[in-house]
Amino acid sequence: MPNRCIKEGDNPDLTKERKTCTFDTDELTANLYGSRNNMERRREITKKISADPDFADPIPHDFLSREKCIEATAKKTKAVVQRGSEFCDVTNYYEMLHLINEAIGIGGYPLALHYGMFLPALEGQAEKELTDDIIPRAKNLEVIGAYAQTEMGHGTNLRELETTATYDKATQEFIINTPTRSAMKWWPGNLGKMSNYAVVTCQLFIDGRKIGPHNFLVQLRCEKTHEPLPGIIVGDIGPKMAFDTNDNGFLALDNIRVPRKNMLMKHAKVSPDGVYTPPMHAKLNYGTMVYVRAHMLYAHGQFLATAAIVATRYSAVRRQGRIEHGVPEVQILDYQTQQHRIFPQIARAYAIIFTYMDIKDQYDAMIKGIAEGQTDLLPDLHAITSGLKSVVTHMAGLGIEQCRMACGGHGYSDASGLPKLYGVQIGGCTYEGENMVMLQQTARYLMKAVASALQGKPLSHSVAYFGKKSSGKSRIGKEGGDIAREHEAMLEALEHAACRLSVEASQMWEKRGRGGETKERAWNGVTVEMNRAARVHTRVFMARSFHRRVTSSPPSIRPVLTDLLSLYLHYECVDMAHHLLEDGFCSGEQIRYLKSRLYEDLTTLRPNAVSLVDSFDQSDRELNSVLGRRDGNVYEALYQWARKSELNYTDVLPAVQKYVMPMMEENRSKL
Ligand SMILES: CCCCCCCC/C=C\CCC/C=C/C(=O)SCCNC(=O)CCNC(=O)[C@H](O)C(C)(C)COP(=O)(O)OP(=O)(O)OC[C@H]1O[C@@H](n2cnc3c(N)ncnc32)[C@H](O)[C@@H]1OP(=O)(O)O
Ligand SMILES: Cc1cc2nc3c(=O)[nH]c(=O)nc-3n(C[C@H](O)[C@H](O)[C@H](O)COP(=O)(O)OP(=O)(O)OC[C@H]3O[C@@H](n4cnc5c(N)ncnc54)[C@H](O)[C@@H]3O)c2cc1C
Repeated sequence: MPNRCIKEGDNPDLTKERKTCTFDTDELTANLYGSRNNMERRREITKKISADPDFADPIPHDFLSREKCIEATAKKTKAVVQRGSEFCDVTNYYEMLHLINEAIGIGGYPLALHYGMFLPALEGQAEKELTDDIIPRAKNLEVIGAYAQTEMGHGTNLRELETTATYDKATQEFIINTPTRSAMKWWPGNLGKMSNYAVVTCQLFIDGRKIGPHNFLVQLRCEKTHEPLPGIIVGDIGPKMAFDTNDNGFLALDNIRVPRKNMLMKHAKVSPDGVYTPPMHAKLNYGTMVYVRAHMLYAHGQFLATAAIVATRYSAVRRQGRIEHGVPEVQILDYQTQQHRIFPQIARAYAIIFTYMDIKDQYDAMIKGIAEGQTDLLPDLHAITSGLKSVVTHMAGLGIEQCRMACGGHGYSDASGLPKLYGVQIGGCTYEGENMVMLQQTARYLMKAVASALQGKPLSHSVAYFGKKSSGKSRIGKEGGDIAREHEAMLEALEHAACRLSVEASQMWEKRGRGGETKERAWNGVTVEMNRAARVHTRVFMARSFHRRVTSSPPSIRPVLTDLLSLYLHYECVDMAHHLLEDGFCSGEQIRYLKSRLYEDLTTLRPNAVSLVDSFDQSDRELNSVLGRRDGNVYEALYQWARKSELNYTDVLPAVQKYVMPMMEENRSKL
């Protein structure tokens, strides 16, 4: 079967792997990106960008200072903006995303938050009077914006943000102010140096009454000189774990006046005479966060895919040690531990991307509903995107780190691309709502679902399975080798565990309440259990999404996807075995059965491993990894990469000349 990656001159071990492929890699790629046309369009973009001198990096960013990296990124950003339509349909979200990944990379760029949050916030939350003015200019990139919500003292607990917006009826303006040091906006991407506007989240005050957090458009810098406007202090927060090319910023506002229309008033409103009208749903103002959390799934699925590609290809190329005496050294991909480390990451990357597709459909349906005045889909989507954002970012982070370690010493080098990838990706556990906190949002929803299920009330989409009657004992290992029924038995077992954990957490919560604790204090006493239930529920949702996509996939790729799904489900069940065992739903024997099936899956997938990662269709530019390159010619490339280190510009470094040589000389003369 064809793997389209085979080319002359490639590493022979990689070619050998590609020849054992049992499916058409292009079919799988097309399925992953929605259609053959989408796949071809991605490849055209890659080809054009790779050949374009505006996007060439004579010196890899690994060897540049942060300032130089930002300069190089800004230059490429300008080229993307001015010449974007030469490469793709600039109105197509996925084509633009791919263009940016190819042309600029993942470490941040001057317009990341402009497109990622500033524009979505204005489009989703601002009223026509404001959007008519600012959106055309923002889309035309006459202005650049950031989303400034988090403060030095508060990020999670939005209710206690300190920045104030006080309505002045006399002038029909809001006065925006940073009252304390901890009220400074701190962290917002692109706020420090690039943006001249921001959507700023402030506590709204009318007639001395605190109404709560609302968003306001504020101009930060002069449109001509880009200097901060009077009363505005703005800058970069300094180096951080990754996102080197993003100017995450700080901001202090000294009683800045903005017109009334600058409040984002699509949902909540303040009339000219200062009358406040709340939104039709209390949390519609938080809509931008739901949007980003939903879309983060795609980015994080792709991040994990990158790591899986690097680790799998490198493990096919790397030979080290022997499994049996008297035979040549083996490809490290033949070690069972290596497969057990890497293959679940491949499966999880597919599962995350497929889950994203489901969520995207639900998000679009919700937006359509809101436009027609219905908010009934919001609570379910908020609850499941909160859980998914937490589970996926954590899962991807652990997976990337596994892949990095699976590459041995070279995985620790920036040449592998994996340390930087991890740095960028792991930020997702924190931004857009810290994971422990977001899981609690899911858990709150589960508690309501438990109550509804007990009362026989209708259950919404993500928790519908709470209404199923459990069979009491798992069918795992008792389906006579019927794969479809085995998959269903595993899904049923996971659903049983999620439901049980939710019910038990609810009982623990209630018990503490009966013991005299307030609801809130009692909640804090059971949050570990609450978050556990939320995690398992979310993993059930992912498993169901993956299962749905696989069972409805074209017949040509269904067998390999079914193998991958088997691995995914076996791995998930073994990983969560304690939950399945705890109430006796599964027996120890059933868990042993799951483990043995998992080891069989590793062997089954082995011949298709390289082809499965090839099907993610990430180019060498996107991978940005010497170890993961498509042609597998790793060792020569590793040497050429190291030669570019600035430490190698001279044979004797000034630091050596100045300190180390005299020290050695002194020591010698002491003898
Ligand atoms: C375009 C795609 C981009 C892809 C990205 C890829 C990579 C890009 C790289 C980098 C970009 C980084 C960008 C980062 C940006 C940011 O980080 S912006 C700042 C984000 N900040 C947060 O997320 C803050 C987290 N805090 C909160 O969300 C809230 O404070 C809270 C924790 C939810 C608590 O809020 P609150 O106290 O007000 O509410 P509760 O009492 O807990 O709940 C009341 C009810 O409201 C419901 N609720 C809460 N939030 C929402 C929501 N967003 N939507 C709908 N409903 C919501 C909650 O469930 C309660 O419901 P109930 O009363 O029925 O139980
Ligand atoms: C790379 C990056 C980019 C960012 N970009 C932006 C941006 O563009 N715009 C923006 O406005 N912000 C941005 N942020 C900020 C980000 O949204 C916040 O850092 C995040 O929401 C977490 O809030 P915090 O920092 O206040 O953490 P804290 O809430 O202080 O969390 C610290 C610890 O306390 C725990 N904790 C807090 N509350 C609870 C609770 N209720 N229950 C249990 N545990 C709790 C947390 O779980 C965590 O372990 C960015 C952050 C990063 C890292």
